[in-house]
Amino acid sequence: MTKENKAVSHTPMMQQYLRIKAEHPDMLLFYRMGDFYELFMADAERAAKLLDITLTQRGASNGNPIKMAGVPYHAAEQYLARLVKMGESVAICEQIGDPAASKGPVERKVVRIITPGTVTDSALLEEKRDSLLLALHERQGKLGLAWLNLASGQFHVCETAPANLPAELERLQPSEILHAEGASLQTNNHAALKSLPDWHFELDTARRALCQQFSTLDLAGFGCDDYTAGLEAAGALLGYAKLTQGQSIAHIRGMQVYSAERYVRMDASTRRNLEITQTLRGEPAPTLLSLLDTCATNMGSRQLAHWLHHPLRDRAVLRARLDAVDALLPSPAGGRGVGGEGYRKIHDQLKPSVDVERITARIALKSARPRDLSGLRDTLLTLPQLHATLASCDAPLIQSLTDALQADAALADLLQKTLKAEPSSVLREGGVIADGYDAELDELRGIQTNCGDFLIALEARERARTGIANLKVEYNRVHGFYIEVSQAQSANVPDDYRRRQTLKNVERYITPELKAFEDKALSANDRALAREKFLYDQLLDSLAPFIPQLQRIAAAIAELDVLATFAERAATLNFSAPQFSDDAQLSIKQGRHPVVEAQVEQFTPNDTQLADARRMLLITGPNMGGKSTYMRQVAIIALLAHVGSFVPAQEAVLGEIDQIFTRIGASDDLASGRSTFMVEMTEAANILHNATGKSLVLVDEIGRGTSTFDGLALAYAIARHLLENNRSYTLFATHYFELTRLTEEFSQLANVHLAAVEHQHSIVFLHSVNEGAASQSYGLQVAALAGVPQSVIRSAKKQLVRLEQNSAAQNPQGDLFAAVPDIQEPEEHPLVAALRDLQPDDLSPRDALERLYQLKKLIS
Ligand SMILES: Nc1ncnc2c1ncn2[C@@H]1O[C@H](COP(=O)(O)OP(=O)(O)OP(=O)(O)O)[C@@H](O)[C@H]1O
Repeated sequence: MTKENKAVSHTPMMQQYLRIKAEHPDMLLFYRMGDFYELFMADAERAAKLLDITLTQRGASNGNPIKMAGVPYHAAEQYLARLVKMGESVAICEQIGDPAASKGPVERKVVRIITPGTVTDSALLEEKRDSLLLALHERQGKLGLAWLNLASGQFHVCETAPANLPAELERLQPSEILHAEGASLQTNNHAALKSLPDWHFELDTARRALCQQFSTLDLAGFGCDDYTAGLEAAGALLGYAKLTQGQSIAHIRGMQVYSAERYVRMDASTRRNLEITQTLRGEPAPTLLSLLDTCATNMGSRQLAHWLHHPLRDRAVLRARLDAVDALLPSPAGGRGVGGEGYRKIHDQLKPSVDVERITARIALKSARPRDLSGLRDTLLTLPQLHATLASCDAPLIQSLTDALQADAALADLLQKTLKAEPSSVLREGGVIADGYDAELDELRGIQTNCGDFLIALEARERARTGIANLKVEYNRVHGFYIEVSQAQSANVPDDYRRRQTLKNVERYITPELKAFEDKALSANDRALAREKFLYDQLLDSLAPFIPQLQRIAAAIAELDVLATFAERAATLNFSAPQFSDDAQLSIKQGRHPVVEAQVEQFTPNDTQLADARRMLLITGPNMGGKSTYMRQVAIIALLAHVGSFVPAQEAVLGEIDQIFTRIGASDDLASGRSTFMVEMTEAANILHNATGKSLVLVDEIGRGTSTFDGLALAYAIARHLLENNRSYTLFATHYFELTRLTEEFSQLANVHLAAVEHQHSIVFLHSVNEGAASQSYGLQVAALAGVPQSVIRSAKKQLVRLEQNSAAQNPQGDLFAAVPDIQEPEEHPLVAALRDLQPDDLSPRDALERLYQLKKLIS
């Protein structure tokens, strides 16, 4: 034990602190002292650094000065929000004893623990992003995952192969990860990692805890009774979540098994490369989500992000979504729509909605604030209007959402009659419970309201009794009620006046009558506040049975919002409904990449034709020609179709797709110590092992991370393997022109190229995809465009001619490269080169003179 922790010779308060701190060694302890939360010792140093707050010292305990840092309790939320964002956990320790009645330090207790994955306070959560807690456990070659969204109550479990962990982390983007001690875990994710002792992951305990939480006899109803690793993870997760809340978590009523087969699978690099919710640099825009998210509510925004990461394979669900989107457009293709710009009406009506999902969780956790509940009431009252808007629509999904948006009359009624129209924001200030709801509260409030009348009457009476015309009856927080008389008049006060306070020009008095009134008024105020708190807690209890209903309403609002958003985006960005086909095909007319389109002045749409007899497109063309954009646009169209959105194309007909793979771009995976080439090959291996005839595979410039011949050989072999074995829908972009000859061997391969033309020694990209291989690479022209110095470009041109002549000499089939442009430039005189590099504007007169001498020397 260190000197610091030896409690014996500490002050009683420090002994209490150290005892509580010992129970929460791995988190910051916010220790309440009056109006501050204080942190001590190592916690203080850490918090001072993280929050940039002052580190001070306080007296000494056990012979050492105590380091200390504090934050005011009323501003604690902003500090907590910052800490949680940095991945820290905080234990909040409150004074629960009465300071007046305590001998020694007031009794204190940790009332809740805030961790990145278990926050539910609105001030600490990102509005448009789910915050997930994930638990992992591996057993006998199986990886169990359980994840919980405490702010909504959704709880999932699954078992998978350990190799799928990176993909799962990329899909879930958890805020916090729990794992067993000693388990090695590599994540690129920004999640906070928390290790728990092994016994937290015990199977029997897990089963018992889960059954108790869901009030069931076994877990068969959830379809995971035969799970092991998954249940162990779920049990550890539930225990941790309960511990942090310091109470039951009633809104978690069940657990869903996540079955990967329901979704179009995407591995970790695909999710990153398609820039679905994050750019490759980790920023939130421009991404597919940032382009699409015009949702009216935060619930909708979160649902949309979820859908984009969970493309479905079930076409019935997708068709239902597409029909619903269609019905919200001005002229629906099928059936009756909402009429006019249906999506706009829905968004307008949803906009004032509060976050029903998160408020419901806070009701369950008994932490809902008065304005949460009044907001909920107001939102419930708007539902009938929404019903009226949706009534005429015959899309089945819209109809079922309309039904789900039905709130029990008793629920709105309860909130309406209990709460004031505009309750104050904090319960402790009172003014939350409606007048007329509770007789006792009304009476206590009556005393306070009548207070004013009583004081006016008393003042009039005392003036008459004493004959002092400027006598005043007043109140302040420190001294309570008093009668104020000027010094000059103080000799004339009656005998029953007792002096309360003397100021420079006035004397303040109290009388027995006023004292009696004061006692009654002040206690009425305290009693009214206590009564309001009691009634409010009672309201939270009465709302508990409505939690399932509120969760249903929240889910329906979120889904309706996303469907309206799909319709709005389709109308604004000119998207069209995709069609699904049973034939093996991906056939896109005039497809676009929606995010790039939003950034360029004029986007060139392109067709894509893949089918059983045309499985692979080998894409060539200059750098910057648009190859990556073209490949990604195909994947994004496929992804959008599988979340039920319209797509950026004139027409898209898609056969069944089970997975989307991408091998695009080069990046070092420094975290796990893998070089660019290693990352590239690992991703390629994953594709070759797992891609099927129903998979969409994008491969961009494979092999460029190694020597030319190795790279070419690998690219060739990988393309062959994809054609012969995987038979996936493949878009294969390459700079190796040799590969274009694969068409001679494989009829399922087609060459296409991105067109560009040379114009006055420069290059113009046309961005259109044409059949056939590119005739030129234009690498040097692109380098020139990028600002590589002319001298280097010229040197490269010479080198290129030499290389091409050599290769033509060695390899008679060198004609795969197009005719070399005529670059037989005469040898340049050094004087010309020196003059070209001269920048007259950068020269001082003196330098200029010196250069002139140098130039002259070059002639001789
Ligand atoms: N269809 C298009 N219409 C208009 N502009 C486009 C189109 N496709 C691409 N672009 C523009 O060209 C730029 C380069 O595209 P992209 O990155 O796809 O080229 P690339 O051929 O993959 O290049 P590299 O081989 O260097 O990776 C894009 O950032 C975009 O501005």
